[in-house]
Amino acid sequence: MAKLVRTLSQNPKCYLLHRMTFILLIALIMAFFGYGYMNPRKQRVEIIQAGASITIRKRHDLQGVELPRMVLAQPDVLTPSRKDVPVMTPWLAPIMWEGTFNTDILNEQFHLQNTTIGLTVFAIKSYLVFLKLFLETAEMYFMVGHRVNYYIFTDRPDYVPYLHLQKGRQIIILKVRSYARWQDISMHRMEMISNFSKQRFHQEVDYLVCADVDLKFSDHVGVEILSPLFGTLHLNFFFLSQENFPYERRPHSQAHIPEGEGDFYYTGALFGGSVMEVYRLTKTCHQAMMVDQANHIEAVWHDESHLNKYLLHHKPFKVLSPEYMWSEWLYYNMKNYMGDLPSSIKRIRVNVLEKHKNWPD
Ligand SMILES: CC(=O)N[C@H]1[C@@H](OP(=O)(O)OP(=O)(O)OC[C@H]2O[C@@H](n3ccc(=O)[nH]c3=O)[C@H](O)[C@@H]2O)O[C@H](CO)[C@H](O)[C@@H]1O
Ligand SMILES: [Mn+2]
Repeated sequence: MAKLVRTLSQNPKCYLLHRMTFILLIALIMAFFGYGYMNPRKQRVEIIQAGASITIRKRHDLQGVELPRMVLAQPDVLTPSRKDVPVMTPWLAPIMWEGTFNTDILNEQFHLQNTTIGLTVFAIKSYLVFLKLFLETAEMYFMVGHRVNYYIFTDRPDYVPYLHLQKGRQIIILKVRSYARWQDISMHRMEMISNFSKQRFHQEVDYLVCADVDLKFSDHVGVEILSPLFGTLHLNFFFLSQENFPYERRPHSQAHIPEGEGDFYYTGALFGGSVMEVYRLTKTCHQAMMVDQANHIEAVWHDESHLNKYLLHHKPFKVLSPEYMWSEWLYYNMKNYMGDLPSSIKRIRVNVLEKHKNWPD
């Protein structure tokens, strides 16, 4: 027998047969163990799952997702998560403060929905200088582990810095026109976001986060902020009462909020929601600004005044605390007037950068 095997292996033809059998055997083993990777049915399942999650996305709820087993600390029914700050608005929207949410649960829920987030930012004229730090820090802290499209609106696409992005994230540069006055640049963001929401954002992302560019991310900003519509408390006014808010008070402006009315003063530097809600918000604000322009009036804080009017009449589903738009330099410079960092601010997640410009009277 041994002799026969030796003879066969010495015979070139038999040797070839032997090799082929061996290769076939290896291929069979690979096919068996690699079944999960090669099986077309598995790929098909993934496609179906992606399709299903698109349907869930459109509904913007979490009922369609089933969480895996997670061992978590039990929520305490008798002790509030924060005793020093309200964590809920009167219309039952959560106010997002550190200590009020569990990132692991939220990440899991939004992963299961295959959520894609669009971050819109305008870098027009000299404001391009802010873009590199904005993007670099967003890569470190903004929606880490999730799919992100950065939509960069600029008049000078060639000056957009090149960045190596994490997996699942991309930069999309949108060339837009510039305006002579910074106020017009700021206000026309509403028009451009609404136009692009209708044209393409609704096909590409589930949520939009709209931010100023003159800021840096300095700590975790994740899916906890996402909801159909959200606004952010302005750091200068969150501790003040309504009569101190710089709302537009002139009745002939579309942004007008009468004395004695108002919930919060929201910053124009960070808001967002589902593409549909952001479309409604930006379109309404843009149209209101066009009416104001025709009536020769400009709201005191431009787009921010119109945003505040909109959010008064369309209550946000979540309100972000000033952790999400803080200014270390302002607090440093105003220390004598404002005292130390308020104890309610436990984490500074986004920091407004110092800049010099002529403020309106
Ligand atoms: C922190 C905060 O509350 N910011 C608001 C505030 O002042 P800000 O001083 O923060 O406004 P700003 O100068 O940052 O302008 C708003 C944004 O417009 C863009 N931009 C502006 C000018 C320019 O030449 N190029 C350019 O790209 C850029 O993305 C910038 O971040 O008031 C503005 C309107 O009055 C907006 O409501 C801002 O969101
Ligand atoms: Mn700004």
